[in-house]
Amino acid sequence: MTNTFTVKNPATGETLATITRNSVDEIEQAIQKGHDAFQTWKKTNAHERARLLTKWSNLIQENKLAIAKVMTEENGKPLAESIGEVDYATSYIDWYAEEAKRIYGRTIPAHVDGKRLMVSKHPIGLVAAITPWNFPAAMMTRKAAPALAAGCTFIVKPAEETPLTTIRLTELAHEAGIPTNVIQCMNGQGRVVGKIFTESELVRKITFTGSTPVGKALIKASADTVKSVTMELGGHAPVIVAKDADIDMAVAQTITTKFRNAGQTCVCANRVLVHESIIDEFSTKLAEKTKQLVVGNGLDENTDVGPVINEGSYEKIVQQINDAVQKGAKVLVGAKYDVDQERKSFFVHPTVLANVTDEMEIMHEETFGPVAPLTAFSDLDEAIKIANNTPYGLAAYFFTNDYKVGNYLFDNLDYGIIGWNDGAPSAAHVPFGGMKESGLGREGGTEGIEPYLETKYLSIGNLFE
Ligand SMILES: NC(=O)c1ccc[n+]([C@@H]2O[C@H](COP(=O)([O-])OP(=O)(O)OC[C@H]3O[C@@H](n4cnc5c(N)ncnc54)[C@H](O)[C@@H]3O)[C@@H](O)[C@H]2O)c1
Ligand SMILES: N[C@@H](CC=O)C(=O)O
Repeated sequence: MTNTFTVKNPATGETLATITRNSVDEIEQAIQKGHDAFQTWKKTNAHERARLLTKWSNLIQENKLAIAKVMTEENGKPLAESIGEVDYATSYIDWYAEEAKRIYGRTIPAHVDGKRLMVSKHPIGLVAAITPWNFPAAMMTRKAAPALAAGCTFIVKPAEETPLTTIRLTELAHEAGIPTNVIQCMNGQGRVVGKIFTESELVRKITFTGSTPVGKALIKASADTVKSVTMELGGHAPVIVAKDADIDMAVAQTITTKFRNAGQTCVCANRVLVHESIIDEFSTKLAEKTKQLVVGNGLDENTDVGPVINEGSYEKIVQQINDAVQKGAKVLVGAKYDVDQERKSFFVHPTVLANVTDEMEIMHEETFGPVAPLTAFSDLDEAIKIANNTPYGLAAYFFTNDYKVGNYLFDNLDYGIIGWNDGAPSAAHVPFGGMKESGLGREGGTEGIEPYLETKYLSIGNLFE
């Protein structure tokens, strides 16, 4: 294996940078340094950690446009989305800078005289993070901010497709005054770095965002050292449009959740289930709006949808579209591709498929591309059954103005994140995470700092004579 890799612009094929993979020795040394730094960092007071995190956030904001440009170049997403992601990324730092000051313990009324029972929270230790290419800034800060706020030290390995954003965020953390061994970035192949992280006894927690198969492998590999794990994995989000829904709003929100980042979002709509009485109107309107989306280089101001990340991703999307069409789906818009095999750039035009049925692959596999498959349902229980018929349980959406229908859907959908008349439920101050094979644990909100804390219980006895 060569010890360098190139970072390419998926819109143009241009080489943006050549990065040296860290050697096994360097990664092991980074782990040792992170472990040593933990002995000091854990003793810093919460207000000092909050101050440093706030400074980091401010520095990122000062460099927002430059960071967003790098993100668009390495990931392909439209510049406006990259700017939005930088804001989203700093919102996690801001939130956890505050939460650092609210890591409370408690006292418990004793069951016998002369005892005092106390619970306190302590940082778990050195945390190793592995992050994906689709949100290179926010998926890093959603992990780093609560870890540092809790008093943990942190090493991140970004995806090889998009390391530049993460490297820059790490530099800015150091510029803000967070010690260099408290937050480190190591580059390398996932399999190689993952093995070193999981085998190390000094790493006390693995936090991963990425695909379900890799997440499962990391959970297994973490067992030998009984590490804490947080897993943010794949999704297969259903959208349910009830018969009473505001159709225009449902169409607009479906476009938001389906096509941002060219459909490469873990919470993207993957299956659009529409009541049979309104499916014709909904499909026509969705296809019309989808046709208006502009496909192109994310740095062009007019672009709504950029390239997909690489050839493997492109092939998977085309395969799902072809499989659906062969089995009887109708293309309402899209199924068009701009491909440059020489430069290795792959654009998939936003696609809407009608008459999609359960035997089609797209109904069972995460697409991670700009394809909206439409299926009709006749009653709510049928929609719930289709929606829950997947090993995934990350995000689900529904559209209804009937409070009884809404509450029934909320109660019966097996998903960790639910948007009711809302295609964009994510925020720093709410819990984000999935059920079933979409993950373990939550990030964001008050829940998101807990995985970085150990609970210690103290029983003081014989207080009275
Ligand atoms: N639930 C969430 O919060 C969330 C958020 C974003 C993305 N995702 C999921 O991530 C996937 C897309 O991202 P991806 O293609 O980068 O996923 P991926 O699993 O291929 O890669 C993610 C990261 O894991 C590393 N990796 C790859 N193989 C590894 C191994 N054997 N051991 C250790 N690390 C390894 C990669 O280098 C990368 O840094 C989708 O399934 C998507 O749904 C989930
Ligand atoms: N963009 C997602 C993360 C997964 O892709 C979010 O809403 O946080």
